[in-house]
Amino acid sequence: MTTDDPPPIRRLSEWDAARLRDLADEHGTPLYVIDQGRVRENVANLEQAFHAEAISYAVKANTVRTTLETVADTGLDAECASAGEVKRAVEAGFEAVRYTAVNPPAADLDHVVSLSDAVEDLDLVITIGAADTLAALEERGYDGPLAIRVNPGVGAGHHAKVTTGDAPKFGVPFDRVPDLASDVLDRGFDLVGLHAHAGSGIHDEDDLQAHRELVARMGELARDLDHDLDFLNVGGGLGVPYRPDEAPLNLDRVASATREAAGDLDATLGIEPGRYVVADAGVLLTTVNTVKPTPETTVVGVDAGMTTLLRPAMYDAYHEIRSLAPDADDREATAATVAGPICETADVLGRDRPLPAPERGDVLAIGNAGAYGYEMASNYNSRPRPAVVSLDGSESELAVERETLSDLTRLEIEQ
Ligand SMILES: Cc1ncc(COP(=O)(O)O)c(C=O)c1O
Ligand SMILES: N[C@@H](CCCC[NH3+])C(=O)O
Repeated sequence: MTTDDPPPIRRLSEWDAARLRDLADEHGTPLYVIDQGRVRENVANLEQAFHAEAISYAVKANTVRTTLETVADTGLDAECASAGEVKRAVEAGFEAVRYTAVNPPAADLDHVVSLSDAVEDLDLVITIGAADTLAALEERGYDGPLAIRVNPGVGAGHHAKVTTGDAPKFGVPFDRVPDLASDVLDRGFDLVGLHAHAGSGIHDEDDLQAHRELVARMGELARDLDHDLDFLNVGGGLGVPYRPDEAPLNLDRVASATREAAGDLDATLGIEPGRYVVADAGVLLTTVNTVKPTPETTVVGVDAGMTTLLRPAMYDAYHEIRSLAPDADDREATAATVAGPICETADVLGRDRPLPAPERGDVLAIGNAGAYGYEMASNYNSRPRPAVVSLDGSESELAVERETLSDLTRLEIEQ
């Protein structure tokens, strides 16, 4: 790395507190902020390390239109998991889209197949994860390129709930792939690739070992197949450090290990990271509503909760929390449990965090919120979803409006 290279990770402490406070004042909270400059830097870091590989952005990590446009402008392809994601990716300007069909609903297949006809020059590949999706595609007259998602029997990830490569739900069992490949070809489809994904949040040595194993198996499978492929995609999953004491991944090392494990290939090796592109480009701003000393801890009640950022409740995920109070440095550290406004015990964003003595009205920033943050927000407890602001250099603009109470009942039919 040279001194001009973008840093491998942006820490929460590096965000400009005064600017974030101003955004919270202007737009209210809870508020997601996503910095497009950092998204570009993350893409640049990936491209530098994986210089010989094809990189797709797994759009599920952040589908806010401005973010998609930023990534599309860098020239990456889009990896999509639903018709909605394909629609967003096409509208944002991605020219190459891979649709990874996971138990695809009929309506999704209808939509994606119709887009493949309707959008001129769309470079679309449909990746099937079950043999009978072939029949479903034939019924719809699809005759474009296909890839097979493989279940390689080896997975990794930050939590069992996001470990994918060994979950029967995903992909065609490894041993059945050669037969399915023959079937695909016999039926006249153009088989262009193989795909597998270990899981999300690959970060420690065990995860990396599993990733290498997956890549090695896939490399062998591709070589053994009696057919030339355009690509072998070995998935996303590159992790980022969520705790301040965690080191960032050494991307160069991961890239060369990936290349080495794949072995000699005629096909292009591909990866499809989501989290790595957007995680540290986003923060979530929230306001302190109540401060309640209890015998165990000080409970700091905030206006963001599991409906705003689900990851702590769903995966016990750690997100750094920082006070943006202007006088934070003068306040005494207090062990705080930051809890949201949802009627669920799991609605806690951080436990026993040493925060500068919180006060009602303080704005807190929650780090690494750019990936799977806004995307997983919900309306549970009839909470409107938050707004999203996009930053680019010194500019900022509202990217997604805050939902209102009226939005909550907008689709209901009066009886
Ligand atoms: C098929 C597939 N590709 C890519 C990704 C992106 O994963 P990550 O955001 O961890 O890079 C996922 C999510 O786990 C996925 O399911
Ligand atoms: N939503 C998960 C990542 C899973 C990605 C989808 N396969 C997370 O926040 O960590």
